[in-house]
Amino acid sequence: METLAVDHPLVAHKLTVLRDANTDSPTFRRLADELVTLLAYEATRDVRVAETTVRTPLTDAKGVQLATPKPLVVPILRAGLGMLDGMTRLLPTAEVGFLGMIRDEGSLQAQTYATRLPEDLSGRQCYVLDPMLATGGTLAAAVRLLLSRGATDVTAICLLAAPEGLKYMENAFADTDAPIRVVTAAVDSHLNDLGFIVPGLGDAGDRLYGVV
Ligand SMILES: O=P(O)(O)OC[C@H]1O[C@H](OP(=O)(O)OP(=O)(O)O)[C@H](O)[C@@H]1O
Ligand SMILES: O=c1cc[nH]c(=O)[nH]1
Ligand SMILES: [Mg+2]
Repeated sequence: METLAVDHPLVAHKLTVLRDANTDSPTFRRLADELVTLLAYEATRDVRVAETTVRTPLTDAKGVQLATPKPLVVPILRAGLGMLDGMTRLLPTAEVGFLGMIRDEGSLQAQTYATRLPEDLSGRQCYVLDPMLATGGTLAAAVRLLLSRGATDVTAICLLAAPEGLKYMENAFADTDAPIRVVTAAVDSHLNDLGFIVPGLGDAGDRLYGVV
């Protein structure tokens, strides 16, 4: 598994405001959206394209277009939904599948409560959206499901990752041939006793949508 922590002053600036406990939900949503677009630029570096030719006002010009089958973007509900618009702004022709997952705050085990994905992902590149990679249980379960349906490679875009979660992902997919990548705005210090990322930004879902 490969991890890329995107080193860019605009990414760092937006992340700093997201971390601030005084940032309200509307601002948090807007910044998360902007941040995803910046991360998506790096995350899609290996997106498959096919050669094409277009006619300019002067002559023919060689270029590329997204190859088929189209990439699949998969936000993990609820918090990952806050990243969808920022991603599809960059990849407007991608298809979108949905995974609803919730981590039990006691056991820290992830449970899947909704799955709306193509049955057959053969040949598909998948982009998973989830702001927080904490223990890694949620993302590992999501990646396993996509690979089991035939995805050729999976790139996760996370706003923040914990070292513990990255290690968990590395171990979980050590024997997997398919490329797995995590692209994040930062790798934080550690997880606290409740499984929250430190310094982190708190509960991403609650900060986006309120406490439920
Ligand atoms: O790496 P893990 O330890 O598995 O934790 C990370 C998960 O926790 C959060 O979701 P949460 O369960 O809070 O659901 P929500 O999006 O509905 O708030 C987050 O968005 C990830 O999906
Ligand atoms: O820090 C964390 C860990 C899991 N989920 C969150 O939303 N935040
Ligand atoms: Mg949550």
